[in-house]
Amino acid sequence: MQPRVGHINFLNCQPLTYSLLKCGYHRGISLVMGVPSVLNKAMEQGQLHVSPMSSFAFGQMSSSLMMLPNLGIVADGIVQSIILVSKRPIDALDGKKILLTAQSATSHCLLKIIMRKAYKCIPQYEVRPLDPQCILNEDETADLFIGDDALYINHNRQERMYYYDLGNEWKKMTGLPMVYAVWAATRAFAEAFPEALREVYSRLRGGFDHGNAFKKEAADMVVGKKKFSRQQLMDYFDVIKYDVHEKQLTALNTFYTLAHEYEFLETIPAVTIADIG
Ligand SMILES: C=C(O[C@@H]1C=C(C(=O)O)C=C[C@H]1O)C(=O)O
Repeated sequence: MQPRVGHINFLNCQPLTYSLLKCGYHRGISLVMGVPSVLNKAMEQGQLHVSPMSSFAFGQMSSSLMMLPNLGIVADGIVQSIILVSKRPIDALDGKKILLTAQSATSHCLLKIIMRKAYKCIPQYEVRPLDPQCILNEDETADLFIGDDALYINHNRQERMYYYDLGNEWKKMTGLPMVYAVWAATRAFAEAFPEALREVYSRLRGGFDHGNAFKKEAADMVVGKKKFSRQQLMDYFDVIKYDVHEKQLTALNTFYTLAHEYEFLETIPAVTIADIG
């Protein structure tokens, strides 16, 4: 049985992409590439056994999932790739329309929490596929992007627009890092195939460790193919972390607690971490 394993095809996972596609870490697993919202849905529908998931989506479905230990997409402050671009200052967005990228789940909830708690604003939100080449082109006041699109927008700022990095906003508000995504296995898979889960985990954790040790090579794989310089990629690879220890779990719990307080989550999710042995 080849486990079906999701993979986020954003630069935030490039060290793992490098290990999977160039160094043999994919052997024995069937990789399914996608943006976070698509992988979240595939996990919900049982089409994948293991996948990175938006932290928010994991929280919504936690009863049927197990979190893999010490694996997440994390930044302590500025993240560069969760960006709100706005025609007005962030504290002047009450009642205004904000378009949210359809690729995400965590950033939607994160923005709503920040608007409520830090800026006392309740904008109107609409989820849409967004094009980073034509920002703010309808009647909306602000757009929220994630991933490579957000990284592009962050490096190609236009005059007379306001830019907000939500990792920075979260850090100012809570003093904590932000856990954007975690890796999860379906409970059914974890219980029925513990050996296979162990093998997949060692590919993922080992793949990140290997990719982090070869960041230059991981960057070389995409230089010239994406609209970022080598230096921009190397800087970004230093910002994104993949370790989830006590501090990151506390930060995740703070995110879930606030999401529950503002009624974006029905309960504060109970997190079960898979025993990898
Ligand atoms: C830092 C990022 O983390 C991500 C944001 C996610 C979300 O908002 O749901 C999900 C997975 C990650 O790709 C990013 O995409 O820029």
